[in-house]
Amino acid sequence: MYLRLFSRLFAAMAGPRPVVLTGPSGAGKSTLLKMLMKEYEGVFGFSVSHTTRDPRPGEENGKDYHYVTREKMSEGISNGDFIENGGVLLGTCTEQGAYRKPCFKRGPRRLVFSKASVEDVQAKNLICILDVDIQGVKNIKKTDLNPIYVSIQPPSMETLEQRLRDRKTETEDSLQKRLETAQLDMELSKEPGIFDLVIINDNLEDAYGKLKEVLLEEIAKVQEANKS
Ligand SMILES: Nc1ncnc2c1ncn2[C@@H]1O[C@H](COP(=O)(O)OP(=O)(O)OP(=O)(O)O)[C@@H](O)[C@H]1O
Repeated sequence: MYLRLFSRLFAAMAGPRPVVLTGPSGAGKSTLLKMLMKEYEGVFGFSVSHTTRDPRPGEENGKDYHYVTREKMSEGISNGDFIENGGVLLGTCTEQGAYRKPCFKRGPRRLVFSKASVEDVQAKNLICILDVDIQGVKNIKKTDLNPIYVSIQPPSMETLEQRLRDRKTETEDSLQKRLETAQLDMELSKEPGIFDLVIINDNLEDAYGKLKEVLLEEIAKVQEANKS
């Protein structure tokens, strides 16, 4: 009993639970996130990812990314300090309050974030959003971060294709790749026990309502802590 009490107390001290958001490209993750961040300003944050590429002009170490060598990254991964996000569908990580879309055009590359960078966001009393692919979800499951797992799914492959076409961000080739990955993602999302919530994003307002509902307890915690 004491153990449970202590672990609850510890969880409360660690800050709000992070949120893992996943789903096929074009399912509506960014759209829903933007709605959340607009309604709840100063409640959500993003961890800063690690990358092995060099900083681009204007980028800042520790703000845009943590720039590390390949050796350091491999070492961090084997030590279990870093959590790898999987394939092409890279997550987004940028400074608190901002939301930058994943950059698919740069192609597949290794992107990791550290447990510590998620805990930094929690320590600021912000709900850390982890926008990751299904491999990222599996890797996070191996940690003790205890996030809320949400999968955003399109109503059908046809709708997904139409939305991606309408978004006008894809070449025919990249569109086909996204659709292939989406098929797999949609199958995996049906596996029981992976997600706390699977949202079928048909009607946007309904989908947003469901997302808000699952996060309300954490949002309330952040708002409460901000008052005191
Ligand atoms: N419920 C909805 N009804 C109609 N259109 C939608 C809905 N949700 C999102 N969209 C549109 O679908 C397109 C894809 O959405 P969005 O960019 O949010 O997807 P995403 O999951 O973030 O994709 P990616 O992982 O590639 O960034 C956007 O043009 C968005 O406006």
